[in-house]
Amino acid sequence: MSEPALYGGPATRRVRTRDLIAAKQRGERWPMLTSYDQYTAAIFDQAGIPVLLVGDSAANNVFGYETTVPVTVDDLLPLVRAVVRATKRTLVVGDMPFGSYEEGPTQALRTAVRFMKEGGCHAVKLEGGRRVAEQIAAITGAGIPVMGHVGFTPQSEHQIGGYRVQGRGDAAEDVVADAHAVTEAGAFAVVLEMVTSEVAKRITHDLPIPTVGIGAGPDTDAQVLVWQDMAGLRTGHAPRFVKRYADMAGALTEATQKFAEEVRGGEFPGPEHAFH
Ligand SMILES: Nc1nc(=O)c2c([nH]1)NC[C@@H]1CN(c3ccc(C(=O)N[C@@H](CCC(=O)O)C(=O)O)cc3)CN21
Ligand SMILES: CC(C)C(=O)C(=O)O
Ligand SMILES: [Mg+2]
Repeated sequence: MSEPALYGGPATRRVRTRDLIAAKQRGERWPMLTSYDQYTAAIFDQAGIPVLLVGDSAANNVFGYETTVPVTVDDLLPLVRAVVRATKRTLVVGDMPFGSYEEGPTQALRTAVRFMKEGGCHAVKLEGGRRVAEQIAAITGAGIPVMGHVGFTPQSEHQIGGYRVQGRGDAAEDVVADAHAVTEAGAFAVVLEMVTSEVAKRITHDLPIPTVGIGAGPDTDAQVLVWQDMAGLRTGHAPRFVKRYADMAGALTEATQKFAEEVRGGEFPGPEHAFH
């Protein structure tokens, strides 16, 4: 039997990590989005998004923090559970937050086990390359799939000194070494965030596992965006790598103003919305 297409086909079963590796071998690209709640998760699942990430970017996009640094495992686990419950075929990745794996392999494995047991997700993600290779090896060694994340790693933005493209000039070799390190440690895929298109293309060609780009150009195996960026729910200055596919902020503002107007004018509720 041939491998089922990742999307575009009937929803038969949940996507597994081996399906993503097989997709790379076929040259099939795939989309990934973040999700933090049941309604968006169900919509993305039914729209054929094969992988959803419950990102630590919930810090910014759910909880209203400036950075991803403050968000905790206890903050994220209820969101992970909601996304898992709402989906039938999407592979759900839980994003391990800052402070939950840096101490070493023991802490990293303990956190990953919580994501699997309490969150019910199907894989975890953590940031870093060579510096977290031992953590990735410990987690994958326990039977838990890991997605790596190299290039710009938002949890270290204070050390990096802002939102900066990684891998320019001599720094290319650092990003390449990090991508190889997470692969050798057993990761099933790797996010490449804000690296030059040239470096992302080279890594994608060299690695046997899928690369998931965000601000990494057109040549990665997959692309990920934060859903509120993709759908235009977040307004204001967006990173260069964002494309807005809808104006949800505009649509919601219009609906809200109409509701408020109808309440003020006594038009809502009408007789059909009342009980007698
Ligand atoms: N809504 C949202 N979207 C994201 O992509 C995202 C989050 N939140 N939270 C966690 C991290 C933070 N990320 C970010 C945030 C901002 C830029 C940004 O402003 N980039 C500028 C570059 C500015 C510069 O060069 O100094 C850009 O224009 O791309 C990039 C990545 C990516 N992640
Ligand atoms: C943007 C993706 C890769 C992420 O890590 C997040 O949303 O937390
Ligand atoms: Mg993240």
